[in-house]
Amino acid sequence: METMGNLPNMKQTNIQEQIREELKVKQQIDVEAEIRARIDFLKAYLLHTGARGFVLGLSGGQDSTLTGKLAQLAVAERNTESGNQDMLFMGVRLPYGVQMDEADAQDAIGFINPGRVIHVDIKPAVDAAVEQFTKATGERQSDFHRGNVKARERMKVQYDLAAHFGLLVLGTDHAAEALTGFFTKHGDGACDVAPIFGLNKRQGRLMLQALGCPEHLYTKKPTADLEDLKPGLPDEEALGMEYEELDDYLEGQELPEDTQHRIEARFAATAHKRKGPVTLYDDWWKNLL
Ligand SMILES: Nc1ncnc2c1ncn2[C@@H]1O[C@H](COP(=O)(O)OP(=O)(O)OC[C@H]2O[C@@H]([n+]3cccc(C(=O)O)c3)[C@H](O)[C@@H]2O)[C@@H](O)[C@H]1O
Ligand SMILES: Nc1ncnc2c1ncn2[C@@H]1O[C@H](COP(=O)(O)OP(=O)(O)OP(=O)(O)O)[C@@H](O)[C@H]1O
Ligand SMILES: [Mg+2]
Repeated sequence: METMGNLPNMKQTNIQEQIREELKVKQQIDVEAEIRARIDFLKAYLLHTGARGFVLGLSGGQDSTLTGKLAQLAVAERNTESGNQDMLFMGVRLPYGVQMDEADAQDAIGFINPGRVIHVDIKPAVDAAVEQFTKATGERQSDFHRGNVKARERMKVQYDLAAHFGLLVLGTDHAAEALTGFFTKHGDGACDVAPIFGLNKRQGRLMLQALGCPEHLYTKKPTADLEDLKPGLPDEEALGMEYEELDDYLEGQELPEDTQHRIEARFAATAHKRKGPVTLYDDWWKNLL
């Protein structure tokens, strides 16, 4: 997400409370009310814009399964209310070649039941970009950086579909990822609407459970799955942090001091990812930890 507000004078104030305020996390959620509020928001915004619906990459992971389900429910309710079928939720499969947990992605599609499913293999486009990079620079991009190429290619495909079909691009940014800046800038971080913003990981799980999602889709280990050499690398391993502790932090619980500091240092280091491009008129960067 690139639109979050500022954190002035973070050094002088309660950092955890300011972060929770910026990321809009509730200590506890009323699961049914949260589902209803987010569906209603999607319906209202759709009507406001005049767009024909939404598009989202479906990976088979927790976040896109929840976001996709909310979107499909919103669109289906709109179609029932208007009496015609002019609104669409389009789910997109975007594997890099063959995805190791393709079965989960298919289960997610079965659960969400999108109005339309498109399948685009991003491998040819990513490989072509990587090859041209080497040709131009004489250097080889790291596996880690190629991971970000994949995330940005997925963003591009979703924006192409949105433009062609008159849709809005959904994103899966939520508080636990925003807290750590654990997303690719202008990749999965780029979207038009972020329906699960403000939720932590366990709140998202509770919502999927209430929506009747197959259990294995919300109990599986979250993975960005971007690196060729480490397929399915768990986020927690890549981050060196547990979602349980990130979720606790976001709910306002006290953590061991060193954990708290590590989280806050990461939040500060990734501030640029939660904002628009820095300009002469910005000074948020001067107040960081
Ligand atoms: N201080 C600063 N002010 C303004 N801009 C700054 C900056 N520092 C770097 N930058 C810019 O930001 C770029 C680095 O950001 P970025 O390209 O995002 O790259 P980076 O943050 O290095 O990597 C993305 C991370 O997100 C993870 N990820 C990605 C996608 C999905 C998921 C998932 O959970 O599924 C996780 C991925 O595993 C990796 O750890 C730099 O190359 C530079 O252009
Ligand atoms: N293979 C893929 N196919 C389609 N979309 C993808 C794929 N990989 C990532 N995405 C998109 O990028 C987003 C970011 O990935 P991320 O891993 O954070 O979410 P997730 O896979 O839905 O859930 P989890 O964090 O639990 O793995 C996804 O929500 C999805 O929209
Ligand atoms: Mg994932």
